[in-house]
Amino acid sequence: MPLRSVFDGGDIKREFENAGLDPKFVPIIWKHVIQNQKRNGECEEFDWEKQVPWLPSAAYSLLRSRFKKPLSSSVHSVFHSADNLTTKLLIKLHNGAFVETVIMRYDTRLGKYAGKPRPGGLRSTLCISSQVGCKMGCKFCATGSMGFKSNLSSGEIVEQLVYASCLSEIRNVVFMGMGEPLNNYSALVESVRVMTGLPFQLSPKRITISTVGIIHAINKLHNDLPGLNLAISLHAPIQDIRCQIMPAARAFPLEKLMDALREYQRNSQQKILIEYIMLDGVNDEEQHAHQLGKLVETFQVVVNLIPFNPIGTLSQFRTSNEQKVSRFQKILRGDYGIRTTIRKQMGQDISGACGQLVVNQPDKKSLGNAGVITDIEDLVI
Ligand SMILES: C[S@@+](CC[C@H](N)C(=O)[O-])C[C@H]1O[C@@H](n2cnc3c(N)ncnc32)[C@H](O)[C@@H]1O
Ligand code: SF4
Repeated sequence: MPLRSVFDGGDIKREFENAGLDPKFVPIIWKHVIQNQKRNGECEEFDWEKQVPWLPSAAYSLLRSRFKKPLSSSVHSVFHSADNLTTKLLIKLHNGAFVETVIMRYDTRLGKYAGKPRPGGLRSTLCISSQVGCKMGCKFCATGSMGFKSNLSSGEIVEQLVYASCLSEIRNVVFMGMGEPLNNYSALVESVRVMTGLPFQLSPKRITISTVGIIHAINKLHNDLPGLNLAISLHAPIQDIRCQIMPAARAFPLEKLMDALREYQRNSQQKILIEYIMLDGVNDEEQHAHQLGKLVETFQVVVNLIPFNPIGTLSQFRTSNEQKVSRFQKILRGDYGIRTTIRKQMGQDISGACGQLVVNQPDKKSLGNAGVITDIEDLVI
């Protein structure tokens, strides 16, 4: 059977080994494919001999027989925000489904997000999708309302980085786009291994996996992918509220989740990012801040308070007002000494947000009007 993406790292390396070829050729192939993508963009037919020189002839026969072209997905459309700090790519997968990936640029020269000017210019974070739709059904999330459609292959996950790298130098990757990455575990692991190896060489410290809290996967994550950042979509300090807004909390109870996080932290010795959407009248009262403070005060965490992004008629929630958010932050900081940040909004004018889209058709109407909300300073912990 023909392989779909040259970036399905495990598959192509296995093929090379089976053919008696050194798998060390594979990263060289990736480097040339990326260079070609940057220079020429999409291609109908790929001339392996021309585009990837100096391989043994057996490698060319293998590549020709397995791949008509190296990438399995394609970029359908690109949207830039007016300030040019956010770019959204709508990507068509081999099965005809669409996902999106969002580039967020932070101008460190302006010191806009860093507080003070630093050399280096633009740094970019890429928000990546791991699934089409999601079965976890969180009540505040547009992707959840789609239900689960399909998993991305590891190659399709990496291809988002390939396309984004053609537009910006990507320094950080966050799995905060469509889908629950830990529900597509083997593709996640494989894709991160490719991203951290040659030629991408992203530091694991610059990759963040955001999860609703799939306990059995968290238990093996540190072994499979040491050194990554883990972000937990907690969103409520007690099991009752969590179940109301996140049905998955019934299968992964808060108490057991906290036990798993404690174990994760003991093994990894790393800070955990706690994501907390501020929902008016649901989880944003002072008592909730105290409950959250008590729940996480013995952990090494950074709490990131997230303004709820409206998702049209799909949800009954409203975001908390600024006073409530800053009161919440004050309690966590002042009473519990917990580093607590508030996520900033970016790119609202291009109708894109990490994981908040229901992508049915690639027309502008279907893209909703949610804004990208994320803040690199909060994500790199
Ligand atoms: C879409 S999820 C994808 C990763 C993973 N499934 C998770 O839930 O952590 C990324 C982040 O976006 C948040 N999110 C989802 N819908 C949102 C909304 N309407 N407003 C703000 N944040 C939202 C999630 O809670 C999560 O923290
Ligand atoms: S917030 Fe994450 S886990 Fe929940 S439905 Fe959306 S993508 Fe799935």
